[in-house]
Amino acid sequence: MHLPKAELHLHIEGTLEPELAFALAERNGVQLPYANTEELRTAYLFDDLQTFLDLYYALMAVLRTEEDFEELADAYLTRAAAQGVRHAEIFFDPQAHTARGVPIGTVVDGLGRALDRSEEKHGISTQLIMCFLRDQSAESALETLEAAKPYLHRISAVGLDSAEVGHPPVKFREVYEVAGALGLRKVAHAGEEGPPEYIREALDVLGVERIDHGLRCMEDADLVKRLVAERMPLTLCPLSNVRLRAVDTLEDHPLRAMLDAGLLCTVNSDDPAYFGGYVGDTFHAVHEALGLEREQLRTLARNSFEAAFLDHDEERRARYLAEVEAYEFD
Ligand SMILES: Nc1ncnc2[nH]cnc12
Ligand SMILES: [Zn+2]
Repeated sequence: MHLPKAELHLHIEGTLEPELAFALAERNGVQLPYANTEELRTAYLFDDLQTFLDLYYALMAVLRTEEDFEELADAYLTRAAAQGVRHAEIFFDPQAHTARGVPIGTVVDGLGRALDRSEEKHGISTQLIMCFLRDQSAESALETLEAAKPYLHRISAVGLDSAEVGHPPVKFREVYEVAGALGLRKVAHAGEEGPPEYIREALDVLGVERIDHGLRCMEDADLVKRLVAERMPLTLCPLSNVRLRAVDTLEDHPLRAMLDAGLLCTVNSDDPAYFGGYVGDTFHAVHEALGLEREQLRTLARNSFEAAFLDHDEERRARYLAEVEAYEFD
């Protein structure tokens, strides 16, 4: 669906399509434990977040050079442009690469090469969000932030991802304080598999400005009231929620109820190479499965630009919002 939109919840490593994974494996002399792309695709049946993460981290072995990261990001931007994305705030997981001996500079400079050309080549403005892996220690997150200091001109925000349950936001209080003092904005995954309490903690302890997922807020009426009152954006990922079994089917997804409750919902793709669709496909899927009206889709698109970190460029935000209003559904 070509409705103009911002994508605010997208892990660049989760855009690694099987074809590119095999091409990079060959180029870098990395042996993958699958015979071909079809065999790899059969592994894309997940029981939960952890079974997905195991494959997601394993496949990253093929990403080694700046060129690899550049190609990965350029392939995503090409697909995103074809689906109406006008602005993308892109997550990356530095610790998943430094742990394999790939320096953070290789990752950021490689992604940066594609991002620098994005506006001209794809018509998409971009930002980078550096995520800490919450199943690693707080010390490791602090070391990562320290290692990122030479690259902060390319990074707008910090995020928190990976295995959620058992790793509450409070574990990262200090690193978020330091990140804030460095002028970085703050988001965190919360309430994907973890309880509503993690959403409160992300707000109250980490001081985040958006909640990534936030799905489980619906179990806590007081929390919903607060999120509505604060106009706190939620970056929902409905196809991801189905594939990782947070909901049984897309028809069961609470997106419609969340919109009806007045929550500032956005719709995003999370890890599109693994979950069956990019963000335009996701808009189309929720339209079909939940019967969302066109005006509700327009609200989702409007919300995405409202929730984007475009405060330094309100003129651009206004331009994108005007494109949303002018869009004619076919
Ligand atoms: N959906 C997700 N939740 C947590 N961490 C992730 N890393 C990549 N995708 C993720
Ligand atoms: Zn995510």
